[in-house]
Amino acid sequence: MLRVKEDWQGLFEGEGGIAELSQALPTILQTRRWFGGKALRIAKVEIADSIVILSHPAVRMLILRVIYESADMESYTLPLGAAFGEEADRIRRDSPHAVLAPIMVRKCEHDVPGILYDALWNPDVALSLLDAIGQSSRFPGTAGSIAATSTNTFTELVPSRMELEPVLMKTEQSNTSIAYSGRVILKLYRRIAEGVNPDLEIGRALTYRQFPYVPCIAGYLEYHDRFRRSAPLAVLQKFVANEGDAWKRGLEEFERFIDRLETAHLWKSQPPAFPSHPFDLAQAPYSPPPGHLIGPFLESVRRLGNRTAQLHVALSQIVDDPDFAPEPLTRDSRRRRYQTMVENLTDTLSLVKERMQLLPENGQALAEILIALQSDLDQMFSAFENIETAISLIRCQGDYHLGQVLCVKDDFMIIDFEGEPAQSLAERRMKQPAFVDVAGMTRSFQYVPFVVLKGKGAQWSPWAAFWSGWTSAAFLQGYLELASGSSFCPRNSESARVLFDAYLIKKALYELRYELNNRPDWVEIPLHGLVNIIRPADQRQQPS
Ligand SMILES: Nc1ncnc2c1ncn2[C@@H]1O[C@H](COP(=O)(O)OP(=O)(O)O)[C@@H](O)[C@H]1O
Ligand SMILES: O=P(O)(O)O[C@H]1O[C@H](CO)[C@@H](O[C@H]2O[C@H](CO)[C@@H](O)[C@H](O)[C@H]2O)[C@H](O)[C@H]1O
Repeated sequence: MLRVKEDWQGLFEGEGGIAELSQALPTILQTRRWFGGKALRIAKVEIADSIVILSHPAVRMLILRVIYESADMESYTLPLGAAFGEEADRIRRDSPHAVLAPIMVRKCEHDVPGILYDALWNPDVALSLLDAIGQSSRFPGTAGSIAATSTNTFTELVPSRMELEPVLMKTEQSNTSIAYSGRVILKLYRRIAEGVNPDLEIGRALTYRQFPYVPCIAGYLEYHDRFRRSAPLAVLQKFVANEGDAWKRGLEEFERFIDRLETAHLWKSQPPAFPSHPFDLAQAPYSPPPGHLIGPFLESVRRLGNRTAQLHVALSQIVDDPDFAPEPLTRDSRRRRYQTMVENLTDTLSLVKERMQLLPENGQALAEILIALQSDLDQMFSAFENIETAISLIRCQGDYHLGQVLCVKDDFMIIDFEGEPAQSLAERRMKQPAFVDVAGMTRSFQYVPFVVLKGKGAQWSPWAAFWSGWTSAAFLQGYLELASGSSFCPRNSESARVLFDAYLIKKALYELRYELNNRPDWVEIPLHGLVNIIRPADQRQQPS
């Protein structure tokens, strides 16, 4: 229980108050979905800045510096408010996730109990942040300040005096978003870092060029420290009315696929043979049976391939900005990338060995197979190092999967350009082979059937590989239809395949680390994926 005299604002005044709050912060952070350091030991949490973003009632944006015992320091944002009496009861009842900690304020010889809460749940705070962006306001803090900026599209999206109702999005993930009456959406970055955030950077570049398949940016908030170094805090975008993300759609589509197979009494039989590599499959017509069994989703996925190619074309055309202008994939950059790939492979296999006993039985069997395949994986990376192809590297989405795409009628909008959360800002802003996104999405088509079958407690089925194979092929077909001939797309089909395979393995290794650290029950998904990239024939058999 935090204790303070007279006013909860005493937590920010004098050493006593600040020490009291700092001590409570590690426990508070551990309970937050968005806190990325749960597996690490926190040495201490410092309040680097506290900025009043609303005066009545007082609400502060805290900039927290989390210092770990054996990992690099991280910074997080925490909008902090306090509530007492009925207001505290209402927050406890209606928004229990917002409650951070109990607090006791000693006033005129009486103890007044209350709560500290995440003030993003307070509609007044949400509206004041939106107003601040509209007015390009500045909030001074104890060490730095927050600067709000609007873009040309702000007035079009948020006409003045319009009554907007802020609603915190329930799908809280790495960040926290507030939707305003279906017009705009504000995403507050929880983990912040000094420098350029690719989400904002790419969003702004594509807004300026009016790219139609990415929501346009209406404004943003940045934190400036005392040395004028800045870190993006939030981005305001056009709210895209959607039917959910493509991940949800993929799960529903696979359920439908099972229903069709069961109705036709095919589920227990073997699927028709099909080429195992998506590049071979992408050459084949998907008329019956795949088109018939997977249904119109194949056409949708093909369109997603088109949109992905259009995104890459748009990004590759930003030649007047050195941070975007395409660069050749040289021998040196292939060598550097190869080295990183091999380091990732070694680190991932060490982590697998370390956690082996914690894996489910099936996961352990797959992990043993994978460990034995280390030199095959290395060979595929080495083939990438030696490819003879003149492609350019471009800025990419970077962490592309079905959850990063919103379904809009029968089309798609691409969101979230933050890149892989485990990478540094510099790594996430690097130019890459465009196939990094193609491989990322391909992996998502493997996740879908696994997750559905797992949810049903059902056995893995060769029909899962059939669905993943054909959806990946339709996506690739749509992609190549519009990307072939571009500077970022290999002309030679053998080079294309080598590049794709190397990035598919790289992504699956990243997923293996991600699942080991976040969802150990799901490790068999990337494990199975990796084993099958090397031994594709296994795709039609039950994983051992
Ligand atoms: N422009 C938008 N319009 C409508 N909903 C959006 C928009 N951007 C994000 N969302 C919703 O917010 C969710 C999380 O968005 P995302 O940018 O991926 O955040 P995070 O970085 O927290 O994963 C999306 O799955 C979607 O439901
Ligand atoms: O939080 P982000 O969207 O930035 O991405 C991280 O979390 C994703 C999971 O939510 C993770 O994606 C992996 O799981 C998905 C299914 O939940 C699957 O569709 C993706 O293909 C798979 O990579 C992503 O890797 C991670 O960076």
